[in-house]
Amino acid sequence: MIRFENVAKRYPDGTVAVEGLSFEVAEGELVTLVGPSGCGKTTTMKMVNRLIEPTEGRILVDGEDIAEAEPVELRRRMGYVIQQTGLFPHRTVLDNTATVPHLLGWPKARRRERARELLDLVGLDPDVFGDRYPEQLSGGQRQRVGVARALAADPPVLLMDEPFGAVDPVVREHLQNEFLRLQSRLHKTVLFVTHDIEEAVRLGDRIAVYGEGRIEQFDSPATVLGAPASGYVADFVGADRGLKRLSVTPIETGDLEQPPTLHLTDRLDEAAARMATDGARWAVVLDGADVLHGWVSAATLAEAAVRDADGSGTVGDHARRMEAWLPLGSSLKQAFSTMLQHDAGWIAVEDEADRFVGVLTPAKLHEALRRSVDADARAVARQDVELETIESS
Ligand SMILES: Nc1ncnc2c1ncn2[C@@H]1O[C@H](COP(=O)(O)OP(=O)(O)OP(=O)(O)O)[C@@H](O)[C@H]1O
Repeated sequence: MIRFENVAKRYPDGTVAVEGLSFEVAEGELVTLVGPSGCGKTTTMKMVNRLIEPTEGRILVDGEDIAEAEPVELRRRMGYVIQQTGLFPHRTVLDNTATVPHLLGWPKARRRERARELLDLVGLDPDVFGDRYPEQLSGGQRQRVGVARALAADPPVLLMDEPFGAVDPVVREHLQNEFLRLQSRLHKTVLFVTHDIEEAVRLGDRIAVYGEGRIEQFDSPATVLGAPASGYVADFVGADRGLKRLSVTPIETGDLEQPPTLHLTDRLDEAAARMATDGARWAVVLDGADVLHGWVSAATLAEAAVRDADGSGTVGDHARRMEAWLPLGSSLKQAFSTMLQHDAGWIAVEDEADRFVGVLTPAKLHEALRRSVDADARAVARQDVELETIESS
């Protein structure tokens, strides 16, 4: 969708902001550009909407060389969100949101309707915020309006330059989560500039790690963290990259343990007998549709079975509700943090249909982390072998 071919930018004073840039952002992909101040991230982004012209190479958007495109028309195909939001101070939130539809000449009723819809989408009630002015909003709310405005004409491409840079860390995390939810619905092609590696890793399908004026590594967050391409990248992602990696490694079915499962309607005596045979200390309790209900300990079942003289008791009478669970595909970091938050020794995992698929234990969590680190180690080793083969032939 966006393709850089050997692009360089040399400013008139001789500063080479970037050079040798070649990469591609696929349709619907979110690529974060991350690196220290002055490494050329903003220059890269501004070349895509022709606020800056490259001095070498070319950039294609949807197969078209943008040097041939009319800049104003090009920019209307691209939402642009910046740190200072660039909202018009004397226009209401609704009017700010409707800026591009206004430029495109949409009738008033339609653009107001679109602006209301967009404000709603970014979590701002149009009835509450629509008629306010930007200065009557918090920093986080202003950023949301910035995102709503960029999306107003439904452009396929979004360019975001440190859009959440000016808000405090808590609001920032909130905005990131909202944006991820939005992106999972909208599937825009996004180029996102940040100097914050945590943000880059959280949001990016892939990350471009910039050194001075060039990309040092362009890869998935897990690979950048697990197998940094150079000492520079390793330093930049930080010594705690193992921890950061938790947040980009998903829970997979193979990571889960399978404890005994019981159903709410199972008879107490039969359930207690099964637990005794299995030697298990607890079981997961499911309802009739195999949806997670809770858990029950073997000791509780054994005691209750003894008291249940007429045999009418069921597992459901003694099951405790589950307090925390996670969908399959959640990150290991989420799993770890949920375990800590609930002081739990294990955490249940469900599929998209809410069916129970297994439990994650601290031991399995550790194995899962090892698995992803080892996968990278193997990939690196394979490359080494290839190089040796080439040299000896
Ligand atoms: N108009 C200009 N004339 C000369 N040099 C420029 C100009 N604009 C940017 N530069 C230089 O180009 C380099 C890259 O700048 P750029 O703004 O792309 O970096 P950045 O990675 O976005 O930095 P930051 O995170 O601080 O915004 C820097 O050395 C900067 O000083």
